[in-house]
Amino acid sequence: MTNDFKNYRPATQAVRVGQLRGSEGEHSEPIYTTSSFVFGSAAESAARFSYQELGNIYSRFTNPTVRVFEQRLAALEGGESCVGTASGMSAMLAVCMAGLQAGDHVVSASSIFGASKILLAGLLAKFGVDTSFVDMKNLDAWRAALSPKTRMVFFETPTNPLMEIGDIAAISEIAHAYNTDIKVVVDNCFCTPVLQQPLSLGADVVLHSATKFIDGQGRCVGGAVVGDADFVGDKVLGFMRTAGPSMSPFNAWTFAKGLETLSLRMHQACDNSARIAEHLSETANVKNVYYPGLESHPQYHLAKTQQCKGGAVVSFEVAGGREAAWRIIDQVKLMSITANLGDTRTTITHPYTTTHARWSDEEKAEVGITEGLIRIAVGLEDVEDLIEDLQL
Ligand SMILES: N[C@@H](CCOC(=O)CCC(=O)O)C(=O)O
Repeated sequence: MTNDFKNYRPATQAVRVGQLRGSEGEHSEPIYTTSSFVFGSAAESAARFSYQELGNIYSRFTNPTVRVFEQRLAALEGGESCVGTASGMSAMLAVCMAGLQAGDHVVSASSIFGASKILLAGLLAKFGVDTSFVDMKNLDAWRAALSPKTRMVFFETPTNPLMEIGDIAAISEIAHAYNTDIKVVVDNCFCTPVLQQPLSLGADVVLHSATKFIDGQGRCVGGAVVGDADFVGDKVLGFMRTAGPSMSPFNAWTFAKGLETLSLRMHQACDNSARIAEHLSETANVKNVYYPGLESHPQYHLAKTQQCKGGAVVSFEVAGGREAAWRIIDQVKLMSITANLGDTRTTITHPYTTTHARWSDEEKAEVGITEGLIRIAVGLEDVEDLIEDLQL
């Protein structure tokens, strides 16, 4: 059976690309839990290790089950190559280690996920990579921050948790007009390829935390990098071969199966989210609702041009600060109080003291992460039950 599903539509690719069939004729993909692979001779072994002959070598960087997931996600994102990683943060680390060296400069957005900002401003800074953080909505700020040393532009859209939108086409054009060597890297975790495909809008590299919507049931931690064969298939894979923050075959199998139902789950979770966002925007003591599918979102029209629905995360700010926010969180009976998203089960969290706890008060104030902010990552329960669960 052919393994090339290039000419099929996304729904078909999601369930078919990369499918493996072993000697037992199994219908579901097998899980290859093996550390290494056996060669027929020393010469064959040498040819594999030097890449003169393609094939499995060692599961730190070549594993058939991981490859199923990588090929399937690459097809959905429209990329040539994909590399699976141990977590979303290690996907970001792999891209930075593959694409940057001491003396290089990165431009990013001040409103990105807490750990992503710490990776750039803390970890990479220790190794001589400098990052400028700009207001993601301000295209002139992106333009002004670029320098001859800039080698990477990094952002997520929508942002976690304030749902700001980065204009993927415009930011990519600004970066590439300045210097075609700059890699534009977009974290597509919140939208997934079902809602948005950054590579088709001009980005060079897409990142994922597969832990989120791709798994879809909160079981495994993993990540992925998608892009071209030269950067992702060679440089990022080269980093994985050496340093090895690798995806396990079991997790890869879970994510590959998750991709099969991703579209159905995303659409339902987006519809539930839109209903919850509308409800929140009609509630008296809710000060702000952050959801790009609402017409009141300041970037509603931009969001509509690059993502096909509003997404499955809704954040809102209540009057009364931390005390009021914690009261609402502590009263839920159905939602799970946990800092994860993209699960079939709706989760609720207080970003100020969880996902962004490691930021200073000033950093949080700069982007608008207040003590009254609550984030809901909407799942697949009946949306009326979810609305009743919120004692506002
Ligand atoms: N991206 C996820 C993961 C939550 O993980 C954390 O909150 C870790 C916080 C840290 O790095 O200190 C989410 O936003 O829920």
